[in-house]
Amino acid sequence: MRAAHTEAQVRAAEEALMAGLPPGALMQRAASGLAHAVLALLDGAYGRRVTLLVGGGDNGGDALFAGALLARRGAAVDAVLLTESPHEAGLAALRAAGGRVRRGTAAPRELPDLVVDGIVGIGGRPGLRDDTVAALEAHAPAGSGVTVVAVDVPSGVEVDTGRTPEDAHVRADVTVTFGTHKVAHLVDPAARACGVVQLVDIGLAPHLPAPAVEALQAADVAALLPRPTPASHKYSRGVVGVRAGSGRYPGAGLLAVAGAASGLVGMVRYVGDPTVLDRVREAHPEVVGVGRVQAWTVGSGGDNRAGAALRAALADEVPLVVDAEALRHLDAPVRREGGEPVPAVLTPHAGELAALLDVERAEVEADQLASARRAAERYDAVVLLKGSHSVVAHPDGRVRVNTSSTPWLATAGAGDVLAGLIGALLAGGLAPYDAASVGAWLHGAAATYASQGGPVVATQVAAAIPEVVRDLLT
Ligand SMILES: NC(=O)C1=CN([C@@H]2O[C@H](COP(=O)(O)OP(=O)(O)OC[C@H]3O[C@@H](n4cnc5c(N)ncnc54)[C@H](O)[C@@H]3O)[C@@H](O)[C@H]2O)[C@@H](O)CC1
Ligand SMILES: [K+]
Repeated sequence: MRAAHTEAQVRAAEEALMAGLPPGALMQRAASGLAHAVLALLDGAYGRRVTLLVGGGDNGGDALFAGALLARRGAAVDAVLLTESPHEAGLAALRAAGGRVRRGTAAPRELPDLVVDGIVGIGGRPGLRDDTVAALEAHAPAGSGVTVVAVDVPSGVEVDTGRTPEDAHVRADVTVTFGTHKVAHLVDPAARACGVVQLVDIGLAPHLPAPAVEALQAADVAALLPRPTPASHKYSRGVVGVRAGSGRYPGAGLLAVAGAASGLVGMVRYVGDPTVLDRVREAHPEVVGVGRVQAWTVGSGGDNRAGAALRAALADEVPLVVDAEALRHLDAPVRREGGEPVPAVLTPHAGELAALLDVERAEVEADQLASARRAAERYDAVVLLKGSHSVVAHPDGRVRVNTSSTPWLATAGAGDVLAGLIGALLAGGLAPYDAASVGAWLHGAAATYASQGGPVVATQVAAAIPEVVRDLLT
């Protein structure tokens, strides 16, 4: 499991760890990890040019000590001070190692190979001062190819929320973080500013509490997957029902069925538009009609009958996935007619979540973590906000973020496949929170697998799910 913690959690853990260590030991661990990451990126030190952008806190201290190490290895290291009070010991170390120090935002005669963003870390407020933006543009102009390495977090993003309320923030190629991931490394839009995140172990783990946000890794997904035993039969493995597609969007019905029929449960039923049913039977001869199910997927590609489909599914009192058109007919909290709660996974994109919360879409996109949490609480359901890093929020406040995907997955019909897949995982016995996060992981991994770095369509994503599951289990 990849764990991400808040600033306060990190500071408390750091305090507990530091109590048993000599002063400055943690910063040395951080700086050494940072310097080694930079050496790997530069494939050596000798003759390489590195510029440090240095703010006034310990983040700048990390950069200065790492710069000293790089200078001792033979790199030409320049520190640009963006503060009146840089970390004193770090500055002395850099000077002693032969590093140069300057102030101001003047462009260098020659661009460096790599810029280290030691402007602010977890103590930073969102946004960057104008002089800082100017220094950044002078040393790593957009499109210049200068590698930008953020220390701990890209300066200017909001660490605990993943928001980037000010447009001014660092856009890193690599972020080297310490002790644990921070929320901003997982949650968009800040996560997009991090580039590749590398974690340096500084011994913090024993002191960390339960994470604020986590991200499933392959081994976690493998451990959660429902799988058959020699005693299994098609009914005991779970039966998932799909009420999706319409005369207007028949393809969505087919794709939701394709996601559900990826072999993770014993049987798939399709209930819905007769013209869609004929096409489902042709494409998936193993799919059957009306009968008992252990979970429903409702709404993908639905029309004005989605409300009736949702009520029918809720009446069965089995867990369900509420997608697309059916989201428009939800009451908060999710209940069957007559009042009993039904375990549910809602799978909105940002626009649909905005409608669920009566806010603007832009607000959801800017504050994905809080929006998903708010909807989960309001609807008393697991909410999966779809995006490049989908957010899965539990009504009790827990959050998982999915990082297995590829931008190529932003394609028509992908959401229908996901809804069907999560329905199957619910029918296979997973709790809604696990079904949603495992489904998001498999879906993203299937897209990555099918894409191989190139274009992909929803049908291929569904077809790749069994391959991904096989890889996980063998
Ligand atoms: N907490 C930990 O466990 C560890 C922390 N370390 C480093 O220490 C960092 C935290 O250091 P600090 O608490 O000193 O805080 P930071 O270095 O993150 O920033 C605080 C300083 O920046 C100023 N500042 C805040 N927002 C700003 C903005 N938008 N523009 C310009 N200046 C701004 C503040 O006035 C303050 O002087 C971590 O991110 C990490 O890099 C590491 O050395 C080792 C372990
Ligand atoms: K930084």
